[in-house]
Amino acid sequence: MKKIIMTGGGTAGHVVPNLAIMPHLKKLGYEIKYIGSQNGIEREIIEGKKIPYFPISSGKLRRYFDWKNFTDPFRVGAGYFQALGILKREKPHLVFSKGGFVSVPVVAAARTLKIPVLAHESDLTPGLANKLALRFVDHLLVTFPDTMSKVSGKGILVGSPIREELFQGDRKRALDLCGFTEDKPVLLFMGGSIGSMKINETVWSALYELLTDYQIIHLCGKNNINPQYKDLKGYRQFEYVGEEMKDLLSAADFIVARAGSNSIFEFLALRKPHLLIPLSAASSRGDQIENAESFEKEGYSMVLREESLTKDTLLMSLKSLSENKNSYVEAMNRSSLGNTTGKIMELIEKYAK
Ligand SMILES: CC(=O)N[C@H]1[C@@H](OP(=O)(O)OP(=O)(O)OC[C@H]2O[C@@H](n3ccc(=O)[nH]c3=O)[C@H](O)[C@@H]2O)O[C@H](CO)[C@@H](O)[C@@H]1O
Repeated sequence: MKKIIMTGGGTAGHVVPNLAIMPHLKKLGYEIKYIGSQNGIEREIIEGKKIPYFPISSGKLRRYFDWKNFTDPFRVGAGYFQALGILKREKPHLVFSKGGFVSVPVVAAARTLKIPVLAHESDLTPGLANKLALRFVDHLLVTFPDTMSKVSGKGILVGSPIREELFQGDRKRALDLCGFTEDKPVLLFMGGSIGSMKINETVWSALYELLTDYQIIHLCGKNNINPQYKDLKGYRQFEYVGEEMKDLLSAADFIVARAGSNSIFEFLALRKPHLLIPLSAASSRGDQIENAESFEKEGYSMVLREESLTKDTLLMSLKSLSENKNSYVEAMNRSSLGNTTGKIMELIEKYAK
């Protein structure tokens, strides 16, 4: 039996693609184990799937000043030796990394032990973790064609792995879950896997206007539920959803979201008309802006910059999205970007030795 160790974490964007690949690995009889951080979102998600999970200590790759920047190198160092111990004991045929800060010591340890490593990058410009990991990996599988020139000849273009279950969503089940009816279209707000206070606050400020036209599902992130609107008819908040995601996406007639790579490829695959509000360059490396612009250029997405986000611009953009929804759906129908788990599985089979 072949064994694979997966890693990746920090936010769900660095974990969910691994979930998309797991059923295919299981079908081929792979034994799957996971290395992640002690407290990251990956622990809850992976342990919930009953996959053996090894926590290691990890730091955070910050681009800003924080006292922890001085202690984190020691934690990353400890993480490397812990990963080395786990990999020596487990002897996997391959390590598959989805990036995020916890993955760097894992791929470095795999390289020390000469275990083949494949990593996947979701964003147009690779994240810091995958940039650091590049020297340790056999190949970096990329999502966007434009990324190929940025990864030192190690890139293989595969696209975004999407969870198969998302294509089996049930609209009716979501309407029942939310206490909604068929009377009004459903609008889904999604501030990325950790939620977005900026989007949340704009939704709350426009809530009563929005509710005249829509029923609203709001994924607001951990600890962000607004108690004031808990029992409001036609409005349903969730912190983070697991299994229910497929049904909520199926029920959504329109989506307003951050531009995390996995999310936008899911909207594309499901042909959902959407408005993207990418995380601003002031609070990130600007990866979501690039993701969003590339989708806007293809005609798949409408984009509203965070700097211009107000109650009024949100309402105006939604009006325009609704009026032009057919042209967005037509552009998405022309896309040849399909599901990519098949391509990724071929590469895993080739390198798992
Ligand atoms: C703040 C931050 O660092 N964001 C980054 C993070 O975003 P983030 O973690 O938000 O990642 P994505 O939007 O790419 O993916 C989120 C995934 O979580 C799922 N989901 C979300 C909410 C929920 O309640 N349930 C659920 O299952 C979505 O369907 C999707 O599959 O990783 C992305 C991929 O590298 C980057 O593009 C983002 O810039």
